[in-house]
Amino acid sequence: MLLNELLKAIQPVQIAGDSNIEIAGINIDSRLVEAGQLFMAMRGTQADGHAYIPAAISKGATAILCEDMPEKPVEGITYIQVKDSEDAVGKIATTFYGDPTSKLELVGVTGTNGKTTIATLLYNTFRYFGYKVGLISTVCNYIDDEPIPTEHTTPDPITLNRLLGRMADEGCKYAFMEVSSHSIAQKRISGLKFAGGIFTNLTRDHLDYHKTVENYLKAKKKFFDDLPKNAFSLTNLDDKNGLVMTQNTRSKVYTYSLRSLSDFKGRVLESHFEGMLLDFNNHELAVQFIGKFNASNLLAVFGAAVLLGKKEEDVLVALSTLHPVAGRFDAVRSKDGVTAIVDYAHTPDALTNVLNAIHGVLEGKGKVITVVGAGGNRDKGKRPIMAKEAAKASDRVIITSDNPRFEEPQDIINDMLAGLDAEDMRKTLSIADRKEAIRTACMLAEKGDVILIAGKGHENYQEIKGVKHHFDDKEEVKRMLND
Ligand SMILES: CC(=O)N[C@H]1[C@@H](OP(=O)(O)OP(=O)(O)OC[C@H]2O[C@@H](n3ccc(=O)[nH]c3=O)[C@H](O)[C@@H]2O)O[C@H](CO)[C@@H](O)[C@@H]1O[C@H](C)C(=O)N[C@@H](C)C(=O)N[C@H](CCC(=O)O)C(=O)O
Ligand SMILES: Nc1ncnc2c1ncn2[C@@H]1O[C@H](COP(=O)(O)OP(=O)(O)OP(=O)(O)O)[C@@H](O)[C@H]1O
Ligand SMILES: N[C@H](CCC[C@H](N)C(=O)O)C(=O)O
Ligand SMILES: [Mg+2]
Repeated sequence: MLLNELLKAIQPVQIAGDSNIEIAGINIDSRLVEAGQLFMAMRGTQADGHAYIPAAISKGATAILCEDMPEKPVEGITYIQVKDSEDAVGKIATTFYGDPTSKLELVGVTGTNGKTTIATLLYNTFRYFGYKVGLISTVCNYIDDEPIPTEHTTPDPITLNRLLGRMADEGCKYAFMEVSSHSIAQKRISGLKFAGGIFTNLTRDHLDYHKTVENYLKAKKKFFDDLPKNAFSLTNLDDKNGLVMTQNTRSKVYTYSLRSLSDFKGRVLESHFEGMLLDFNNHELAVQFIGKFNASNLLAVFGAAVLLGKKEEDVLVALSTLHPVAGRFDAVRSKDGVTAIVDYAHTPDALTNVLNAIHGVLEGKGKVITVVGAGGNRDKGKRPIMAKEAAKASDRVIITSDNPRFEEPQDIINDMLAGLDAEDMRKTLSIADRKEAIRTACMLAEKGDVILIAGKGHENYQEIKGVKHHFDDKEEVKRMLND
């Protein structure tokens, strides 16, 4: 593509050199640059991309986008100065990959919990209707039925637009994506045209990055502030920030709720370990999901599908065919009557919700044994609260290791234990080895009990000092329960 064509997407402060050149590719990482590419320098949390401009040129970059012009420009290289690299990168990336979001309907889901569930269920619903669909999510990305592994919830702007470009080229009519707070703050989604946005809820997470709940809220809200007039916003009235999210949006606002009058109104009629009986806008439906929070997730899926033009009755039939998402309330049953639930709850709120859902079904007829840890190099403040929430709603708690990353597992465990009082401690064990922790829970469990293994859900690794070792909660508990 001609550089001139790409530059139509942005308003550069100045251009030095020839802009009538062919660009073979675009990159934000000097290590990946190939000959004839445009390298875009971004300021990050660890490094400043400007420092890598010489490296990018030596690898063959012929054009450079930057906020600060270099003191000694290299002969024959075109420099484009912009005010805001983060904003420019998204816009250039989406132009380079053929403006995919003008060819398909893109819906973004944001909020602390429920993004993967809602985005995945929307993807499954629209595939059930017979469309080709794309999915961008924490667990895996999909271009219709082709899985593409991912490391992120919302990928970097180049990867994101390349994926969306492939979706549009391969005939996807819809794409559903998770929009993480990091991606909004870092403008990974700049330049994308959303047909709709969904808000789930806001509770504490990621304060290592955003520092305050206020900043975290602002990041989420910006997604709705930036939605265009012809898009819809679908917000959760049951969350205290539901209407805050949409107060400055130009998009058309719709609401969903399990409690109050709203455009999409739901109720849980019955709940058991096999599923729930729900009422959505005065239609009854049986689903294979457990927990009020999942009723809320399904209601968001219902609302979004209707807002995308589907008939309520058809959507309800589709919802009744859906299965839980991998690692989200994923149940394993032993022949001796013990139920283990593998769940991705890695925030205090998610943990409380999952435990409430378990108690809602157990009705006091069995004990709850919770195995939980917290990730290293992430929000430290949530650790003691997670331990406390686990202790409040469990008969036994085993505090263990999650992904320690570059921290010492025992330090993370100690941060968690600091949230417990003497009474909590009497029912708590700490076992740093996650396999041993799960084994102990299985040994403690008796007929009718439920073991909750929280925090890692679908993850099939444990990340220790930069290395991912194979580890899969579901695999472990399945083997131990059936030994
Ligand atoms: C803290 C954070 O979000 N970091 C993300 C951010 O990187 P950064 O800004 O810190 O990058 P940096 O290392 O400072 O480098 C700055 C620039 O120099 C460039 N560089 C760097 C080195 C070099 O040799 N050459 C070079 O060109 C880098 O490519 C980059 O463009 O931008 C990168 C590109 O988009 C991301 O890959 C990276 O994600 C890191 C790996 C990460 O762990 N992110 C997590 C926290 C994250 O984003 N999580 C969210 C939410 C999770 C959830 O709750 O679901 C997600 O959406 O996944
Ligand atoms: N609507 C909800 N409200 C509260 N908790 C929820 C909700 N939906 C799911 N959860 C809990 O949060 C966990 C994560 O769910 P999910 O993966 O859908 O969230 P997410 O927003 O994608 O998370 P991430 O930030 O890691 O991408 C689930 O395993 C469940 O415990
Ligand atoms: N995407 C989230 C998931 C956390 C999952 C938990 N297992 C952990 O490693 O902390 C994050 O990166 O904060
Ligand atoms: Mg997710």
